[in-house]
Amino acid sequence: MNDEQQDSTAGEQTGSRDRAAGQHERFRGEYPIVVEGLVNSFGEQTIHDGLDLKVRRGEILGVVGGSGTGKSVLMRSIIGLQTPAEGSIEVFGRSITDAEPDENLGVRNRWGVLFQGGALFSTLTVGENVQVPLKQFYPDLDSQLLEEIARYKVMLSGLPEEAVAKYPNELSGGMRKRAGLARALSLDPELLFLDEPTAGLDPIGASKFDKLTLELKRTLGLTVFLITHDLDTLHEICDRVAVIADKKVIAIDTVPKLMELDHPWIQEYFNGPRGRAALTAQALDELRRHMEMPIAAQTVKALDKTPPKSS
Ligand SMILES: Nc1ncnc2c1ncn2[C@@H]1O[C@H](COP(=O)(O)OP(=O)(O)OP(=O)(O)O)[C@@H](O)[C@H]1O
Repeated sequence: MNDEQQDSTAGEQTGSRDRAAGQHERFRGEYPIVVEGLVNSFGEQTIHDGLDLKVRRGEILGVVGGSGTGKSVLMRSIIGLQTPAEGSIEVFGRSITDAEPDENLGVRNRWGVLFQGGALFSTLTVGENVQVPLKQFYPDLDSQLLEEIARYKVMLSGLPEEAVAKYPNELSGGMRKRAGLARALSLDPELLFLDEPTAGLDPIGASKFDKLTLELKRTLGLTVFLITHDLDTLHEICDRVAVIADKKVIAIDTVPKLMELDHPWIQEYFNGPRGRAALTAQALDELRRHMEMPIAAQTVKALDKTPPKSS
């Protein structure tokens, strides 16, 4: 079993303790994730030192930072797979950091996680992989219903129905990501964690995955915590982006606002050649969308944006 599968199993094992959580109301507060004063260290190495972060309900929050700045460690801390040295983390208003490891918090079945490599079990079919969390949280579901839910989640993730019976090694990299997404969606989560979902995909596959993420956010009302290095993803689908540097979240804002900041890493990242290329590509996309529209529709759209006159 590789590290990611261990992570996945650990999450599921921890999650199984929430089995009795049963029904719950959807979170109605403003911030489903609140991190305050987070400190994480490994031996002498301090990864986070007083990191604060609030994720808004219904947003896609991109999380960026140089390699090794602790993006994945932050995600692992939020989902309870990494115990911080200091600080507090609340998810859906429940403290993750104060909880005993085996405490039933009633929140662990309300998020889904797509780990970097997908973390699929290679000896299980895609459908069986999707059923793993379902069986752990809802052990009384009969097998026909389990199969039906799994098939639905697989198709929701943009895979053909036949993929249900396939093994991970029979799928392309892009399809494996979608299978991992299907499993992350298995419990109808309110919160979705995606760790570099487009890494290793070709630009077309990456763009399709981005569109799917956006569509899922809109149709299922998800909040998405998305770790990425992909500038196109940041420009195309993220409502806000949190930048990790110097062991903290140094800025959190929309991409255009971040680009105005004069922090050297932010400038190099967003205004370097790759950042500018991503921006140009996005502007062209937008232009193409307008070019395809009849002029009248364009005018209506422009007028729609005009703020109403106060009476
Ligand atoms: N279990 C662990 N034991 C020791 N060190 C660890 C452990 N997990 C992570 N680290 C270290 O913490 C640092 C941050 O790792 P993390 O994986 O969070 O980085 P990242 O920002 O996600 O990087 P990347 O963009 O390259 O994926 C790295 O130096 C890593 O080696």
